[in-house]
Amino acid sequence: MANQGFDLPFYEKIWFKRTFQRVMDTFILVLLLLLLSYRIFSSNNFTFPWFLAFLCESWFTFTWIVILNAKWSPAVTITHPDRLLQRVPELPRVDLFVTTADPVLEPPIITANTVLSLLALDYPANKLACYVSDDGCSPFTFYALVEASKFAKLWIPFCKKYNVQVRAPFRYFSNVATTKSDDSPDFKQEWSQMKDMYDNLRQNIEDVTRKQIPLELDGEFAVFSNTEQINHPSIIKVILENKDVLSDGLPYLIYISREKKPNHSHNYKAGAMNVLTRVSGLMTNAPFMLNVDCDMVVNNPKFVLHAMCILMDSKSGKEVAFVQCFQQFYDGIKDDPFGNQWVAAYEYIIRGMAGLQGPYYGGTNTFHRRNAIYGLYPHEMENGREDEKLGEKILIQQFGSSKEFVKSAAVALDGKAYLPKDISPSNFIEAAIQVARCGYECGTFWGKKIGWLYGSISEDVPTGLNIHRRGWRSECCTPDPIPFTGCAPRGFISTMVQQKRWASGLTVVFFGKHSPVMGMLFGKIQFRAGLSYFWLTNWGSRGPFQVCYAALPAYCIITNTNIFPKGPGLWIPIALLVIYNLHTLLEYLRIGLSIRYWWNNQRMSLVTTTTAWFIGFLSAMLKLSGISDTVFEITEKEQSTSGSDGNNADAGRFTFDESPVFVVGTTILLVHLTAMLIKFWGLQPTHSENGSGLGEFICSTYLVMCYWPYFKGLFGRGKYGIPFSTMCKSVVFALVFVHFCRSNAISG
Ligand SMILES: O=c1ccn([C@@H]2O[C@H](COP(=O)(O)OP(=O)(O)O[C@H]3O[C@H](CO)[C@@H](O)[C@H](O)[C@H]3O)[C@@H](O)[C@H]2O)c(=O)[nH]1
Ligand SMILES: [Mn+2]
Repeated sequence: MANQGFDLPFYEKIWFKRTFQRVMDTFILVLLLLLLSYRIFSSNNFTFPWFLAFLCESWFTFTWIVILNAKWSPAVTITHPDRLLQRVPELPRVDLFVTTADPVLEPPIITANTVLSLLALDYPANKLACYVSDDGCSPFTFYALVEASKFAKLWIPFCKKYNVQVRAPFRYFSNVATTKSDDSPDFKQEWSQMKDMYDNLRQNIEDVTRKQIPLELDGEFAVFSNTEQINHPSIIKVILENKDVLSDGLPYLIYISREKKPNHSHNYKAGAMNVLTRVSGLMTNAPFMLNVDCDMVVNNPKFVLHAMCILMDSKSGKEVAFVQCFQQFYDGIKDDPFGNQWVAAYEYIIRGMAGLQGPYYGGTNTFHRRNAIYGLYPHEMENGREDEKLGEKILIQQFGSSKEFVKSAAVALDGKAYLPKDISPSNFIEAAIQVARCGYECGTFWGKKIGWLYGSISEDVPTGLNIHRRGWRSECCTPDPIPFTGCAPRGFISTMVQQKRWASGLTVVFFGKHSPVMGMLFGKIQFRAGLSYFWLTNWGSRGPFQVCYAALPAYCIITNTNIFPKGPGLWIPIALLVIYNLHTLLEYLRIGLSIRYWWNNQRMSLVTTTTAWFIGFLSAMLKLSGISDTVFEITEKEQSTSGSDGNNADAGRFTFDESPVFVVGTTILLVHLTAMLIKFWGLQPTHSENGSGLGEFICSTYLVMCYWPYFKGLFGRGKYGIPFSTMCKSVVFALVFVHFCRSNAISG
């Protein structure tokens, strides 16, 4: 018996079939192809709008093939930490990375909570080191971390003693707001002590952050005087040290603010990740690195063991470069009004990718193999590095001029590990300051071939694709309870900012050398996997097609022409609309989401594509043509005060500002409203045949329904209303469009 267990794998991957879904997906594809062939064969209708519709529908069909392929063969991974613990005598080290960039948009108390939840992981503490990168160079963030580290000394023992599941105090105390009568007196007492201490900590951090208590910049804080966010030397501070190498002590905690100079491009998060990689390489050089955004708190303190099951598995684990945990959110607004909780996408698309070469890298909640990030190929894991003989000189060329770092990189590339006694972060501060300089990467491979890649503001996607391109796989890790929960944007504006950034970054990837096509043609991305990654990289390019397709029915109504067939042919698009909606509705209901949830997501997917993704696409075009650069606009993170309070009356209401995103949306709405009015007042030009019909009318109505929040925005007040300047711009655009239609109608 004992022997039997010996060769059982640490994890299994199980593929499953969703037959009904496959049938429906295929049926929709058939309808799309029917529509396309109808367009080709009804040549009497060859007009420009007809052709444009054909073009858009071809694109939608391609997108549908991408989706169908991605969903076709989903898989789940099942991990067995018990087997791992039985057979691995020495668990590997893990370096934990947290990035934060702005003390206003990302309140230090949130970062402190994330860090506390990481420090309290159920994993030997002497194997963990937590590195926080602060691109805001904020003494407040540093203060919050120092205070949190004091609190950690009591909080972590408390969590471990009572086996607390959620170890971010603000989540814990909002879930467990009071003790129960059957709790032990010891627990009750310690619980209230902890609560008081946490309330104190929060109050302190908030007072300092809001400048109600001035923060003296002396002592430890002196380095922050005379610094500006974009102009300061590297600051590296070891906040917690585990000098006695105790497995039940505290992990290392290290604060890093990399050097910034005004004229030096710092490459946003990707740049921060590379500094974290180098500094941690010097100090602890763990073979695995976990990266999280500052608002992702641990929800399952045992998840490191689960992820290690995959990465340490002696067979299939060796080809896995990274393990991705799903992003799920706490205190999500009911029924996902802004479509930013991604529940259905994870369930269907990402699980589907997991059945192929693996999920894409989502930027957060990910375990990386350090040597894969350093550019190793999977076959080199067994056979050793190919350029090993070339030695130090080559490494310096690739990794930069720090001798210490190059040494550590060689250790990592050869799959060796530092011995615990060799670890003493404080001895490496000087070397760390050097590798955190902004000139350090000049002429090296950082950001180009190794580390996090530069050039796109969705740095995660090219970085992941570059790893897949070298033949690595990736896996999802979904133990129960899920490893992390994060904070989804709580407003419409911040959702649009995020979507715009993604679309623009993804479009840059799509047209660049890290696109899935290039990986398929010149690298080792498998065909179906590559096709599935289009689902993501094409987000931006869906924008212009959708906008075009949204403009067409309005054009047709205004000019009294048509793009949809009449008579029996009309049944094809109608069947498509009905079946597509029913099918997606069933998909939502099956995973326990409501009808309202489905409709909100459906509506937002149309609104987002035609506005945020469209603008993101345009900004990517400007960047690609060298006219202007794109910037990483940080998503605002709010700490909803307590559990259900987050769902107050205002949560989920649409707000607007002067962003061009809302100009596009308002214009589309105004154009359709005008078209409808023209139809009702009988102002359409009269033709004997081929006028606009039911198809165009349904389309227009559907669009207005999707844009209903905008319609309310036309009459809303304050932030709930569309700003006057946006309204003016939209009216001008709409008038130009209508004028264009009318003049076309007359000349035609
Ligand atoms: O110059 C910068 C800008 C951002 N960040 C950090 O990057 C993370 C992500 O930024 P956020 O504004 O939260 O973006 P989201 O849209 O919420 O993030 C998603 O999308 C990003 C790519 O667009 C990925 O990097 C993230 O991991 C992914 O969660 C945060 O921790 C920031 O502090 C930096 O460290 N430096
Ligand atoms: Mn975020």
